[in-house]
Amino acid sequence: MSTTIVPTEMTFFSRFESDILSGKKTITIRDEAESYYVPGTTVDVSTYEEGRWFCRLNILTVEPIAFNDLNDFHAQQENMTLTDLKAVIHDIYPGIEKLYVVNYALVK
Ligand SMILES: CC(=O)Nc1ccn([C@@H]2O[C@H](CO)[C@@H](O)[C@H]2O)c(=O)n1
Repeated sequence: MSTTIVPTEMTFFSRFESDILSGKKTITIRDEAESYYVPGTTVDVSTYEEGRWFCRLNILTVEPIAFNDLNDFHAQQENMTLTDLKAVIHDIYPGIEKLYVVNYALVK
């Protein structure tokens, strides 16, 4: 028998809070450790720095993506340029090639 653990919380760096709340940022890109979000479930979202809750997100899809396959469409959904997105991801997940695109919608 096995038990599936569904994550119910997610953190973001606080600098992304306003883009998430305004709907300008509709995806996040995470590593394997954070690839277990389940489409159709809802997570409580807090800032990474202060742990301050700021919204709930409905998880829409979770799809694998290779770092080298990141494109302008991903960048657009992150509300940044592809160059900036790659730099940000490289900073957070240095050397990680296997990533996951988590697509979400703000819960009103
Ligand atoms: C705080 C924490 O635990 N982890 C992360 C990981 C990623 N991100 C953001 O997702 C996008 C792609 O990685 C970019 O916009 C990142 O800055 C984030 O805000 N927080």
